[in-house]
Formats: sequence, structure tokens, C-alpha cells
Amino acid sequence: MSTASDASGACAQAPDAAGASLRAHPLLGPLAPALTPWLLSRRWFPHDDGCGHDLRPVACSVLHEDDAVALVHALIEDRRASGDSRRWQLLVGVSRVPPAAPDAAVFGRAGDGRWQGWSLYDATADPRLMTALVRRTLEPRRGEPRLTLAAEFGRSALDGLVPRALLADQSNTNVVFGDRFMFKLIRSPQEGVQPETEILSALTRLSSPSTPRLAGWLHTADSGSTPTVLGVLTEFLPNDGDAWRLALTEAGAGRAAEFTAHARTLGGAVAELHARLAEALGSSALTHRQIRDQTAAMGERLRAAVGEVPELAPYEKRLAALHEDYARAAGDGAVQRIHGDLHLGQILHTPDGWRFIDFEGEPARPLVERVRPEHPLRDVAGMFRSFDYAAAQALASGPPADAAHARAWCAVNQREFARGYTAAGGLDPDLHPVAMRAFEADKAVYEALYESRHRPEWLSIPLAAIDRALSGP
Ligand SMILES: Nc1ncnc2c1ncn2[C@@H]1O[C@H](COP(=O)(O)OP(=O)(O)O)[C@@H](O)[C@H]1O
Ligand SMILES: O=P(O)(O)O[C@H]1O[C@H](CO)[C@@H](O[C@H]2O[C@H](CO)[C@@H](O)[C@H](O)[C@H]2O)[C@H](O)[C@H]1O
Repeated sequence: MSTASDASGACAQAPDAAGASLRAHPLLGPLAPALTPWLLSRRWFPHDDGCGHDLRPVACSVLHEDDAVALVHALIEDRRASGDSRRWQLLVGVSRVPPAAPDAAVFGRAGDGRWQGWSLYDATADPRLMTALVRRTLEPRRGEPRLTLAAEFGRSALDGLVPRALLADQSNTNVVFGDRFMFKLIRSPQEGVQPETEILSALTRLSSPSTPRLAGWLHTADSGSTPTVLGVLTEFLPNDGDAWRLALTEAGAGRAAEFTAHARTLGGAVAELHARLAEALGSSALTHRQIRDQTAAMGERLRAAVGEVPELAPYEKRLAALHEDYARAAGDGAVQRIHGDLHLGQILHTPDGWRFIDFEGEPARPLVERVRPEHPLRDVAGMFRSFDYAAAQALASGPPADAAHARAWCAVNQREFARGYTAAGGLDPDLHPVAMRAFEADKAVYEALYESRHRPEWLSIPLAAIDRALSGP
């Protein structure tokens, strides 16, 4: 597919060009002119250079239809000019009259065809359609659509529960069913073992209190092919927010000591989570081969990120040297399943203590990489990075910005977190400085890629951290 760049090098590809293949599809064709620009502008859809997208239908079915409203399920592949390709999952509502959903969810009207002129919108925002999704997939009819909700409870448990979409779209879209269940629609599903269902299923069998219980999962059910997990249903955990909100609130209000106490208990909770993950899914000694593979993977991620985020280029050699340092220093550690994308926003503050959610791993990575056993200090490094983000957000941006105060707040909370982690049986990060430096840098490189794709205005946070780490003594 040809793409055009303007004089500044920015891409001038129109959404029309990206959606050419969708327009030829019998069902999606009339929806494509409105659907394509909406998809390209979602928070969960990567905004790299906005260029070179070629969207193609993979599967499409009508999950519900009456004379007022329809629910269309679609899997769409985005083939990039760069050679990458990723799948995206959409639930589109089609309504004859203005839909039972907030205005912000509505993105246009259908062109010609059976729904000509009907409103198009994100169906996750419509309680009727989310109820229809559950009914239809709990008891799929023979033939199309081949989607099944495998439920770990009696079928009636969801009856009468009113669905409500969470407003904050992150990597996925979450819908609460009557404060009893949380349904996560995975926006970029991949074929194969899905880490969140695998981990939550194992921890649920163990009756682990660290996480919500797994209640079910939505998956494709084509015979002969590996299922793709499309959604995850868990127990809803009543909470008064996550650790990220708490950190920003308390740091912003100058109540530093309060959060420092939380940092310590967070460390303890992560150590307990790691112990439960090892018990449920095993652990093994880190081998030379794994060290080589991990080092090579960090190098590949770095090269790919530099290709997409030119601001990383000046640091590339020094970052690669940190990977080599890790390869030389890594010795007699152990690997096990970890959270994989741990940050303050993944830990809910509940009346029963800290609870961990979102075991998907880093959403941009292939599933095979996300289910590998890893060094547990990777999660600790993720948390250290998150304290840095919180400090940058709460203390180092906006007036009165105070970079020195932010750095001190971050350091104290990292230290307390590490103490809590070690006291509860985790490794002492201070005894593994080379691994910690490599893992924090690797995470910051991932974050630079994530921010440049999804929140370019936050890119300076990981870049500043990389700069500090490499300019230090
Ligand atoms: N089991 C749960 N109980 C209560 N709230 C939850 C639960 N799971 C997720 N949430 C809420 O939904 C938000 C997004 O969930 P998450 O799994 O992190 O989605 P994403 O993959 O899009 O980041 C969380 O920040 C939290 O507020
Ligand atoms: O949406 P997910 O929770 O699956 O994770 C992705 O988005 C996160 C941001 O929402 C991102 O986390 C980064 O920003 C956080 C602050 O918003 C910060 O606390 C984390 O340390 C930082 O990595 C995460 O990397 C990404 O995978």
C-alpha cells in the first residue's frame, strides 16, 4: 500500500486509504467510512506516525439483531507498511434511533445497506448490547458466530446484572456487571496461551487472595485452530482506587509519610504474589541459555524501539552495554512467572489489602514472550519505574515544579518498597544492582515506545529516566 508523507516527514495518509479493504467487505463496508477514523483515534490503538495502516477484516459476525439495534463483532488485522501486523477487536453497536449510550461513544452513521443511516457506536457503552453479548456467547448456537464465554459459575450468575463500561479506556475496555464481575474486552487479541487467564486460573485454584478470582473467558471456538482469548471475566473487587491514584493524591497533598508506609506494604504484597505465582506455576534455576536469550531479547527490543523513537538513538550504545553487564553478572538466580507489566495502576487498594489485576504482560509484545518465566526483579524494576512516573506527575510537573523534591520522594518510596519486598521473602534489589539497572532501563525503553504510540506528551518521563541512569556516576 502506498503512503504519502508531507514535507516535514509526517504521514498524510487519509483514514480512507487505511480502510480500503474494509469498504469491500459486505457487512463492514457500509460501516467502514465512520469506523476507520474512529479506530485510528482510540487510546488503545498505537499512534506512531499515523501512517501506513492497511486494515483488513479477519472475522465478522452479527451477535444480535432486532428491528431497533444490532451488535457486530469484528476482528480486524492492521498490516503495517513496516511489516508488523496486529489484530484488533471491535464490538460495534448499530441503532435505528440515538443509542442508549453516552454521546462520546457514537462515531457516525452506517452508509448504504441494511442499516442505512443508523447510528454507529462503541457497543461496550450500551448495557443492552453487553447483556446480549453475554447471553449469546454463554449459549452459542451451532455455526456462526464461533464465540464462546466459558464460565466458571452457573449460567444464571450474570442474570439481571446491569453492565456499565468504565470510562477510562486503557489498553483494553472494561465493563462492570452489577459490581459482581469485571469483563475485560481485549482490544488486541492474539492466538495462543493468554497469560491473564492462565495466571488467574492457577491462582484461583490455589485460592490465592492476591488477585480477583477468574470467573470465565471469552474465546474463539473454531475447530482445528488454537483458541484466541478475546475477553476475561473476573470477580469485581470493591476498592477505593489504585495505588497510582493514592500516590498522586498523597504526594500532591504533601503527605509524603503516608504514601511511604503504603510503599512498604506494597513491597510485601508483591513478594507474597511472587511466592504464590511460584507455588502455582513453578520456578527453576536461571540457565546460561536463558541469560543469553534474555540479553538478546533486550537488545532486539532496544533496536526496535530506536527505530520508532529517534530520541532513544543517543542512548543506544550505552543501553546495550547495560545488557552486556547483565549477561556477565547474572548468575545463580531463579526464574518464575511474574506479573510482567507491574505498575502502581495495577494494584487496587481494597478493604482486604492490596490486590493485583491485569496479568496480560506488556500488551505490545507477542504472547509467546509474555508467558515465559522471568526474573522476579523485573516486577520490582517495573514498580521502581512507576514511583518515578508518580513523582514526575505529582511533583515535577506544573507549578510549583520541584524536581529535587520529586527525586527524593521517588528514592524514599523505592527504598521502602524494596524493604517491604525483602522483608516478605523477596530478593534484595540492593544485592542485584546490575540486574536492576538493566531491567529498569529495559522497562524505560518499553515505556518510551508505549508513550510515543499512545501518550506522546508523557514521552519525556522515560527519556529523562534513561538520561539520568546513563549520566550517573
Ligand atoms: N477485578 C476488578 N475489580 C475491580 N476493578 C477492576 C478489576 N479489574 C480491573 N478493574 C478496574 O479496571 C481498570 C482497568 O483494568 P485493567 O485490567 O488494568 O485494564 P487494561 O488492560 O485496559 O489496563 C483498573 O484500573 C481498575 O480500576
Ligand atoms: O494499560 P496497561 O495497564 O495494561 O499498561 C500500559 O499502560 C500503562 C499506562 O496506563 C503503562 O504504564 C506506564 O504509565 C504508568 C502511569 O500511567 C506508570 O505508573 C508505569 O510505571 C508506566 O510504565 C504501561 O507501561 C503500559 O503497558
